Amino acid sequence: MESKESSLETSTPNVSPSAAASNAYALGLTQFQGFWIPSSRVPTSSIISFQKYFQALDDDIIVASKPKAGTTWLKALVFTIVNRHSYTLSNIPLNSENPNLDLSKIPSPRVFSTHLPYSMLADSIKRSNCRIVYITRNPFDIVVSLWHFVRGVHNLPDWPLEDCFEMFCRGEESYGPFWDHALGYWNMSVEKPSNILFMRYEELKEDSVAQTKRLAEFLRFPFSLEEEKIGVVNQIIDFCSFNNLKDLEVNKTGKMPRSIIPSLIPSHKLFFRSGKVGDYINHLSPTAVERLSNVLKEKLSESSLTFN
Ligand SMILES: Nc1ncnc2c1ncn2[C@@H]1O[C@H](COP(=O)(O)OS(=O)(=O)O)[C@@H](OP(=O)(O)O)[C@H]1O
Repeated sequence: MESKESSLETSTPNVSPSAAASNAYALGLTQFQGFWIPSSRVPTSSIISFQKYFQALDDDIIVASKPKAGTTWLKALVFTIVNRHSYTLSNIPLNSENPNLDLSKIPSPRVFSTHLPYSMLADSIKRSNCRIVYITRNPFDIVVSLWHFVRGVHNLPDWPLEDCFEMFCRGEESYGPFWDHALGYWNMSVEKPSNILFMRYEELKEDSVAQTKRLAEFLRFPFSLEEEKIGVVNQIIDFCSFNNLKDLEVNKTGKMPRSIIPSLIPSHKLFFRSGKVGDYINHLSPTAVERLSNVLKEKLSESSLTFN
């Protein structure tokens, strides 16, 4: 499990644009258990330890996602919904710091976040009654968001979008392939709907109220009629909105608490770019869109999961 950290850091600080362009290894990704994992951020040994030793509790909550699918947004919503009786929106820790992730100090229910695919989660999570919320997003916006992020984190202003796009289509991207990541959680959400909620960035944008209420109910923290009447749902939505989070002082000036590559400590700013649905239209050609659509059609052909 990882906290709100960059998952795209490389173990080669001076990676050149051409090297980054050529393959996933140049971006510090390692193929492990069928996925491309950022080995510098999440060494495979720590994944094995997590799989073996992590003890899930029945009331644990796990926010799961592929990078750039809406992790920051969903984490803020889940934390705020679950802790709304402990804090007010003016003193909630999200205003100033990352929540304390020391396992022994996290109050119940513990809220974790991970980019790991379902197949890599600890067995204790799969056996427990804990809740997993997965968020996904249309892959066209994900690839554009990812490209901006990698360029920012690695200081690669000239890295061509085409190279990032090609890697994405081959499945060679952080925690990719995208389709296998989404399918793992999708299939489990169909099999165990009371334990795994499958959410979409676009639906959360389109109908924030209905989706936030759905999320709160799933987490077993439903809004009371009184709360709905006095506008708590909208207050939480507004607090967690792109515009509000982006403008918090901690997100304008803050940096990740740690990085194993000191020169590449990402600032919080990088997690807030445009926050829009469909921005890919400004970056991807119709041919590229068709290409990725065809890849998805093929990879998801056996499943009921679709992306527009
Ligand atoms: N509150 C809120 N509401 C809506 N959208 C938001 C929000 N916070 C972040 N964002 C946008 O989400 C994109 C970053 O994705 P992630 O948070 O999954 O990134 S990461 O996994 O934490 O690296 C990235 O998307 P793009 O703007 O398309 O690049 C962010 O701008």
